[in-house]
Amino acid sequence: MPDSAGPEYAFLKGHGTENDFVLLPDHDGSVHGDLSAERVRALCDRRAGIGGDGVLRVVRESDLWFMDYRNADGSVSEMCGNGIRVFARHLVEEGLVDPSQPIPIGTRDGVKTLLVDGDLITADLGEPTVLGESKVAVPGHAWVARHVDMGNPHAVAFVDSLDDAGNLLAAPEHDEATYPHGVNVEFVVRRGDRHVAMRVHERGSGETRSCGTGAGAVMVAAAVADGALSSDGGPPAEDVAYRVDVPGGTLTVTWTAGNRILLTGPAVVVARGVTDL
Ligand SMILES: N[C@@H](CCC[C@H](N)C(=O)O)C(=O)O
Repeated sequence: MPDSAGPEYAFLKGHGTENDFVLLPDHDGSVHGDLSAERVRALCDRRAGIGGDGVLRVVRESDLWFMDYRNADGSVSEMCGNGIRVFARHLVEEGLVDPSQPIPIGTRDGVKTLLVDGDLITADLGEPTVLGESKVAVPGHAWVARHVDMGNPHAVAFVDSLDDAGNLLAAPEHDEATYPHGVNVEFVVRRGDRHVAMRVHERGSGETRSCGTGAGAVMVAAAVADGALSSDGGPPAEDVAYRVDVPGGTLTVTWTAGNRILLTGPAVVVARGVTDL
């Protein structure tokens, strides 16, 4: 234990396809209610802290669990598709929810419903919004990218090679007018029929090994390009599923005829402890 006079807090560490998070149980909001950007950055620091792409504060609000999500730089986002699946795994392991039933979890993008099936957890990310195109660029390369809103903003660029995105240390250039609050940028290649692979630069976290809402946005952009929409431009006439490979594993994204995006993949908690960070 650190030799510190400061208070100590329980934490957990988990990931979904290696998109990793520090979880902070704070059921009544009394422990971390003042969670500052500085503390989030300290917790997510991979050398001086616990390390993570983001923080999930676990709060009970009225009759609902609420995921208070923060990016590694301390900024707030509306939603996190992998984070909410890890959040559900934590609730199940602590006996706080019944895994045989749909699990509702509140987010800044409304209530999402999770289903647990053994190692796999599916998050209903809700309805996608397919918008226009604008340019994204990294040093030496520029592409037209599709704007897909998954509750949070995404720009999806189809590229010849995932290597063309470079080291992704810096945020790709993007259209500030289209994305006034920043954007998550996905780079995609085709791997086969209804099978793609992606890399991502996440707003507020840098390059991550996976992004659940990003996988959803990529699937939507690919399905639109593949002509999977119904003839009136609405959702697919029947459910369509894509395999989305990410550096940290594989996700399955289904666009239902009811216009819902379902994100399925593994989600695990790998450590529990206390910290004075
Ligand atoms: N990793 C997440 C997305 C986290 C939020 C994102 N960086 C943003 O700022 O919108 C996911 O799995 O969806």
